[in-house]
Order: sequence, then structure tokens, then C-alpha cells
Amino acid sequence: MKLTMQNPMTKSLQQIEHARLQFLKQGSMVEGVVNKTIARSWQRSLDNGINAFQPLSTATLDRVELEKKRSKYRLLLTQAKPEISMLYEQIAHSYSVVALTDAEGVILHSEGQHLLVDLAPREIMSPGYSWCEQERGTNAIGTAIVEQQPVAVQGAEHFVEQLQNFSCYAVPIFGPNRQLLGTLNVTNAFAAHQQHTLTLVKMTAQQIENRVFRACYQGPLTLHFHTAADFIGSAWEGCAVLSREGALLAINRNGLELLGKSNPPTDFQSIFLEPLSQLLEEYRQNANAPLTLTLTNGGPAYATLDVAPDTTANHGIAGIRHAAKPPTAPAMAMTSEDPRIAEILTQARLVMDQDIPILIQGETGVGKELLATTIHQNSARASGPLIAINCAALPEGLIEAELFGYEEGAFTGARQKGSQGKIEQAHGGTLFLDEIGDMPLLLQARLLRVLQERSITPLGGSKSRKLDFAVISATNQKLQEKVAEGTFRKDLFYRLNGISLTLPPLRERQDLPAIIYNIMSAERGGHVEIHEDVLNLFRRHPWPGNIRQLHNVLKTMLALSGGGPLQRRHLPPGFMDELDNSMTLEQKTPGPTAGSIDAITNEVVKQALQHHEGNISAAARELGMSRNRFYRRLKALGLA
Ligand SMILES: Nc1ncnc2c1ncn2[C@@H]1O[C@H](COP(=O)(O)OP(=O)(O)OP(=O)(O)O)[C@@H](O)[C@H]1O
Repeated sequence: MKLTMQNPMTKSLQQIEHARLQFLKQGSMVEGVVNKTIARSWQRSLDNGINAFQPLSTATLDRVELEKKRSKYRLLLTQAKPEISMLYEQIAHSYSVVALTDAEGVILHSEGQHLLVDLAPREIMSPGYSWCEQERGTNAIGTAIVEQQPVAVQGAEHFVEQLQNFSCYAVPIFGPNRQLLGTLNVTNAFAAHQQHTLTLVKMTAQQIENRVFRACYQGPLTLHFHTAADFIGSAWEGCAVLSREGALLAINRNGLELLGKSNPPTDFQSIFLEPLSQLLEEYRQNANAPLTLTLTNGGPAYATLDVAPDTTANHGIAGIRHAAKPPTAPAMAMTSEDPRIAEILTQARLVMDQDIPILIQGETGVGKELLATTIHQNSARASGPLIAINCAALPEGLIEAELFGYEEGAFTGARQKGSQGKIEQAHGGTLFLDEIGDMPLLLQARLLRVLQERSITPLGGSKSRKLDFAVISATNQKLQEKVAEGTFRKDLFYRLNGISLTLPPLRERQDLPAIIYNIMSAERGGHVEIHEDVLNLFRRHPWPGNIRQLHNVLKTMLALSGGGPLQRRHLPPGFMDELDNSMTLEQKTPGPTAGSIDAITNEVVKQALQHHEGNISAAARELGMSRNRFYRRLKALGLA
């Protein structure tokens, strides 16, 4: 079937064609015929040596390479597909194709068919085809990527003659950290072009961007805002994710544009004049009422607020509430209410789909494994396996077979049919190398080779197998020191350390209530109260075992309290001794004492003594302190 539609732009098509030919022959631009974006792109196409009169190559990526790309961009694809189908329904006619590309201009997914094949080979709008401007000359996708803005290229504006029968509209899609993720493009037969197409593509690209943002950031508070009330809930609204205390955890591109800022502000108060508490109060009174705010520049803003369950609960004495969850709740989510954790999560999001190895460092029990799981679950490889290897716990002698697998009959005692190694099991997903500092030196060289070549040869095998996986490793050792003393290979260290994320110890974290809430949610349903003085002791404790230790303490307290409020007397034995020890250390370094562990412990000791009417043994028992230590403290206080 051939196109017979009337072309409303024939005259301008001729003008453009004339200007293009003059540019190609004489290198001079006829003024006022094409816009500056097209003119710049023509010049780049000429400079790149594109032959305007040669038909385009029809080569596409092979299936494996395309699948790799698709898995890298899984988040974008998942969020974009429903929007693309809706867009296609709106513009549907036989002469248009909607395509989603990656940031290099390679089509990941396309919808629509395809009477366009009358005009050009089918391959050029199929997944795996690249529209990079350097290869194809001026075209909407490639030029939008170079210019980082929406671009329409109609008919003869295309640099290559073969594309003159098309009109293309492409809009860049940016990720949550404002990095280019890809483009959304509609290609029409030029004769069937419609005025409003670019607007529709812009709107859809914005919806996709918003979906990706929401998929990446789900904080305790989400503020939807705009300077015009009608735009709340639209594709153009600003979206700010906040902690309960008002720290800004993330903001979308619209939000930044509405605020006229190029960098994200730090907190709610640097955006709006009203205190966050006022907003929360209004929300409490009527969760659905629109909110009126004042920007710090004095202008009005309108907003609605989403509050994740329980963030309105009182977080003081009796306040760590949690929704009824089954006791077998899945792995806890990382909280991001501590600024250092929020920063780590942001960095992780930036690199996780870029094939950059992540090295997680931190003391024992700080949540390294949980972070690795969180990264995997939010990555493009989330539907693939997460294979964790504890390098410290691998059985000596079998370690090599465990990691690399073996072929049938590779060694005495090997299973008849051979076995797939852990590394191979990670194909399509993430390999998590826990306690990497304990990997024996001899195996480090082999691991390095696997990581460099991304292929594996099982023991006793001769053929290597290609693998695709992301690598996260973790350690509580100082790897750089191990490198210096020669017990860890320098080349492996650099191979693993694409980016290093260091989790802070619990005593330095600012989100203790959120962590407690997480633990309680995993341990129990219902409502649990914690007395303020217990929380205060928690805040002062040195927590050498970090969150794992806190978890154990809470478990014990839950058991001892029988479901009632958690009080000082439910603290496990040894808790106060550990606190007291760290106080002794603290005393060695001169510094302010008000509110110090010392002061708090004294207060607690006095209260316990009062409570037990002077009975030292009972009071010491309540605090989990030895009688001697309790007595020494009373003496120091002049009470004994
Ligand atoms: N943000 C958090 N909220 C609640 N619990 C957490 C959090 N982070 C970690 N935990 C819990 O703390 C414990 C220790 O976490 P994890 O095993 O991830 O630490 P790790 O740093 O890998 O420890 P190690 O160095 O000993 O291997 C686990 O029970 C985990 O569920």
C-alpha cells in the first residue's frame, strides 16, 4: 500500500530541501529556513562525514547485546511501557511508530505498525537499531540526545535523503539524578504529520520520568507541589521526598525548575516559609485538603502531601508504632532518614545499573548485607538472582569448586554430573561477595580473571562460559591496609572498588527510631511502646555490634516484656555494664559532660535506687549491672 495523503507542508518541504542541498554543496546556510537546533545538527553531521545520499545501514544489535541493554534499562522499560501504549492509542494511525531508546539512541522497545515499511526498511524502527546522530546524521532521537532537549525533525530537515518522508519527534527522559536515561520518540510518515504530536510526546516522556522517580524514591513524606493549583497531580507537578524531620531526600526535575534552582535544596525550610509541623498538622486534620504554602522567594505554592504509614506517630516515649505486618515480613528496607545513609543510597542508585562494582565497607553489623540486597532489588537486574558468597565461611579445600563449579569427574569425590559454581549462578543477576577481605590470596587471582573477562571455566572443563552479572562486595576490614601489607591483591582491590560506600556505625546514626521501627516491624505486629529513658540509653550506648546487637537487645526486651511497654528493667544483662565501660573511656577524653553517658547513667542509677527503696542488689539487677559496679557509682555520687 502506498501513501496518498495530502501533505500540508509541501511548500516548506521544498524550501528546506533547497536549503539542505545548498548546505551540502556549498557549506552555507540559507537564513530563516531551519531553526538553530537543526542548523547545528546539519553542521555536526557534515563534520562527522555522514554521506547524505547513501541509504542507511539496516544492521541492528544482535539478540544477546540487545537483551543486555534491555536488562540494564529494565526500570525505564517497565515504567515506560504502559505510558507508551497509552500514547500509541492517542496517536494511532497506520503510519506511526512509538519508540523508546536508551541514552545512546538505541531502540529498546517500539510499538506501532508499520505501513512505514513502504517508506523505509522495517529494521530502522525495530529494537536494537541505533539512531545516534554521529552515525545517522540529523534525526530527532540522536539530535535530542546531543541537544538534551525535545527535538522535532520534519521531512527534509533530516540530513540523510532516505529519511525525507518522515517526521520524527523525540523528547529526552532524565533519571532521578538528572542523568539522561533515554528518549521517547514518535515517527510519522511526513505526509501524515500532526501538529500536536510533539506536545503529546513531551507529556508522555514527563509521565515516564515521574514514574521512574517514584519507583526510585519512596520516602516517609512526599510533597506534590506547583505554583498553579491546577497542576497538582499533573505530569508537570513538582515532587519532593522528605524525611519526617524535613530533610529533602529527593526532588524531581519539575520541582527544581519550579523553584528556579539547579541544585536540590537541603530541606523543607529552605523551600517554604511555613514550618513542616504546620503542614503535618493540617494533614492530620484533613488528609485530602489541598495545602497553601509560601515559597521562600515570597511566591505562592499549592501542595498535597502523601504520608507513608506511621510517620505521623509520636516518636518520643511511647511512640514506635507499626502497622500490623505478618511476623515473617520480608527483608527490611533500608531507611534513608539519616543524611549519610540517604547520600549512600543516592550514590548507589547512580551507579547500580552502570556496571560499576560496588564495595561496601563498615563495622560488623552495620547493615552491609542489607544494603547489598536493597541495591540488587532496586537495580535493573532485580528479577535475576542475588547470589551471596561469604568468603570467610567457604569450606577450605572446596572453596574453588564452590565458586567456579566443576565438570563431571573433575576430582575425586566430585558429583557425577558436575556442579554449577556460585559465580555462574549469578548470571543475569548480582554476585555479592561478603567478607571479601577473607578471600584466600591464591583464589584472588582467579576471581580477578573472572571479573575481568566476565566468563568462567569450571574445574576440569576446557570451555569457558560467558557471564553477565553485577558485582557488590563487602568487608569490615581495612582493605587498603591489607593491600599495603600484601595480603590482598591491589589489582583485585581496584577491580572491586568502582565506588566505595561506607556505612556509618550505629552510634553515629541519626535515625535510631526508624531503625527500631524496622526491627519491631520484622519481629512483631501490633503496637510497641518504648520508655523514653530506654531510648535515651540507646542513644548513648556505644553499640560495638551495631544494628545486629540492637536487634538482639530488642528481641530480648520483647521477650522479657511479654508484649508490654519496653522498660529499663527489660534491658538484657550486661547492657548497662557496656554502657558504663564506654563512659569510663569517655571520661578519659576531656569534654562537656552535660547530657553525657556519665550524666545519664548517674540519673538512671539514682532512679533505680529510689524505685527499689534503697535495695542495691535489686536496683543493680534491674539495670543489668554488677552489684560492685553499681556500688562504685553510688559512692562516686556520694550516695553510699
Ligand atoms: N536499617 C536497618 N533497619 C533495621 N535493621 C537493620 C537495618 N540495617 C541492618 N539491620 C539488621 O541488622 C542486622 C545486621 O545487618 P547485616 O547482616 O546487613 O550487617 P553486616 O554489616 O553485613 O554485618 P557483618 O559485617 O557482620 O556481615 C540484620 O539483622 C539486619 O536485618
